[in-house]
Amino acid sequence: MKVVSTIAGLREASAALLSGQREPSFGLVPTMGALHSGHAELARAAARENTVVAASIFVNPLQFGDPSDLERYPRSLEADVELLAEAGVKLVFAPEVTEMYPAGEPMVRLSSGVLGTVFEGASRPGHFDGALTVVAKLLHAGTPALGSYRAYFGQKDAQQLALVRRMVADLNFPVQIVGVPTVRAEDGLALSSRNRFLSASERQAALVLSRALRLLVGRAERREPLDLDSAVALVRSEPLVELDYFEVVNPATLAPLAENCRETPFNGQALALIAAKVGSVRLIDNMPLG
Ligand SMILES: Nc1ncnc2c1ncn2[C@@H]1O[C@H](COP(=O)(O)OP(=O)(O)OP(=O)(O)O)[C@@H](O)[C@H]1O
Ligand SMILES: CC(C)(CO)[C@@H](O)C(=O)[O-]
Ligand code: BAL
Repeated sequence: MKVVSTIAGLREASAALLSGQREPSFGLVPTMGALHSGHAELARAAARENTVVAASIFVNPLQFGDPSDLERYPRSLEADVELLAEAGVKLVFAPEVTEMYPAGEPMVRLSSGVLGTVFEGASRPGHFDGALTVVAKLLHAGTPALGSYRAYFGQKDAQQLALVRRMVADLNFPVQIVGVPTVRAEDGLALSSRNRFLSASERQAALVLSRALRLLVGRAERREPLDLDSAVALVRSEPLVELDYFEVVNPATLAPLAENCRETPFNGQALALIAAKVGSVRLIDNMPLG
């Protein structure tokens, strides 16, 4: 395992790892560190499909609106490197903020458009502009001398995944985006680095999110009306959970399904999206329907 902290080092090390391979292919796994089994799954998926896998660990200030969220974001580089090595990653890029933003905040940055203003974007204004800007920088920084390569993102961050897909399509990045299914704890809670801030009772209460999503999955499988209102009521019945949004949307555009699709028997492809605050922690989750 090689750990580098500069863009030049990343390019040099990825070129060295790829050189001499008969059929080289490259996968990049962008992360913010504090890694868990969800990240390991992204890395394993990348290792199955590419001859060389690099992961980045960078807590990107540009995507944090709330300074206290940035300040308390967990950091655990040594353990992260170990987890990535076990998952088949050969190269870790862990830059300082000054390496990524040497001139301070970038003047020119990505705009995530209307898709970046709804759901997570409504609660975290500017978040997706900042996330897309750093993803674009990472994709450029990691670009090996190959025609194209792959980058891996979790389906847990469904809006981010949809936006990254739009970015590479709209701006002709030579990168194939791979979405990896959400890894969950045995009790159903989607793994997230921020889960560690939940108290025992908050963690228990947070299970209502995946339970409510599973309710919709069951109805969709049985081709019943989704009856989103009753699923919303289930979440609202949990006093420690403050619901932000719960919607059924088109997976690519995140446009909410028309009202009548929720009341007539479900017959299609959709994504149920949920976000809530549990104690001081904002949690998101989603499940595909149909
Ligand atoms: N449970 C999970 N299953 C699959 N992929 C995940 C999971 N959690 C995060 N990822 C993916 O890992 C990548 C890095 O995410 P990130 O480092 O922000 O971790 P995180 O656990 O989502 O942290 P947080 O949500 O608390 O910021 C993203 O593409 C994200 O979608
Ligand atoms: C994609 C990403 C690494 C960009 O900072 C981040 O938003 C994340 O961890 O999901
Ligand atoms: N996992 C998405 C990154 C963030 O919450 O800022």
